[in-house]
Amino acid sequence: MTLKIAIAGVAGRMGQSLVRACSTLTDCEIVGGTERPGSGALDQDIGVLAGLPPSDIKVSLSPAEAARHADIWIDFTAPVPTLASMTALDTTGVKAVIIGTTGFNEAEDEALQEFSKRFSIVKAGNFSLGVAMLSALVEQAAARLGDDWDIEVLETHHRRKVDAPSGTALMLGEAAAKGRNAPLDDLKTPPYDGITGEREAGKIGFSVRRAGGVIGDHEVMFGSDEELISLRHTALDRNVFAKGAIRAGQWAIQQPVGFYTIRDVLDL
Ligand SMILES: NC(=O)C1=CN([C@@H]2O[C@H](COP(=O)(O)OP(=O)(O)OC[C@H]3O[C@@H](n4cnc5c(N)ncnc54)[C@H](OP(=O)(O)O)[C@@H]3O)[C@@H](O)[C@H]2O)C=CC1
Ligand SMILES: O=C(O)C1=N[C@H](C(=O)O)C[C@H](O)C1
Repeated sequence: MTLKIAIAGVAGRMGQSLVRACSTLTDCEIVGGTERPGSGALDQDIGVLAGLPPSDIKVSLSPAEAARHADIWIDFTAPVPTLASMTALDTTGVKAVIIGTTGFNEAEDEALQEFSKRFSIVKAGNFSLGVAMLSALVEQAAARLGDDWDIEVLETHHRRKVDAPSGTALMLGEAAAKGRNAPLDDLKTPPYDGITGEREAGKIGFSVRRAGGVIGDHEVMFGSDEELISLRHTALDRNVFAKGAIRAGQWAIQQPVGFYTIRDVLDL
């Protein structure tokens, strides 16, 4: 079956990667895409915008119009437009929504949960297979190593990234917290700055760097008094996120409505 996909923020870095990734697959088709009011990409051909042959599909302002023929909606934009699109999709035939957007606050996350009564939703801070595997390994290491082992999550991204810590860093922090049978909110250290006092045992710390064009680099460090273990993932191409999101869409369309993670998709 050919999966019909509409893409929010189709002219963005991930939007463009998704269009190109889909063009290399035989079982998916882009049927629409949106951009925000005032965007220079509005009404442009989605294929041409991504450096591909014309597709006869124009970038639209309206999620409902872009999704008119879509089975799934893929969204890598920002929290406010992601939530606005989901409201607009209610009257369409869209069955599944794949959310790659990061930086949601608690209230926005709760609002997303509500939409899972209507759609099959997969939300992940990172859609790469490598990070899903890393997250499973981090959970296992955190569970096996006692809380005399400090856990630090380090991330580096390009200078245009607007949220911190990254969605992936938080996903890895959550995996570590799960390994320690506690919610991340209970274990997360405030950002280190000034006279912090000694590090508290059992806590999970985060360090953030922004430089140049780094696509995404994440490391989880486990440290005892006598040794260090580092588990690390480096994304070399945004295509890895795009392929993972499309794969999640192929999986999600076959699931009942509900809220799922990338580890559900990959059975990890
Ligand atoms: N989960 C994962 O695997 C990954 C997640 N991400 C996340 O995805 C998000 C987007 O990242 P990236 O592609 O690099 O960012 P970009 O800024 O390149 O892309 C976002 C696009 O969305 C557009 N947009 C903004 N508002 C609206 C709106 N109301 N309607 C339609 N489009 C809109 C932006 O337009 P404009 O530029 O004009 O504002 C832009 O074209 C971020 O939250 C990032 O952290 C990124 C990579 C992988
Ligand atoms: O903004 C990005 O670029 C990325 N965002 C995601 C995140 O917040 O973790 C995933 C990836 O690392 C790239």
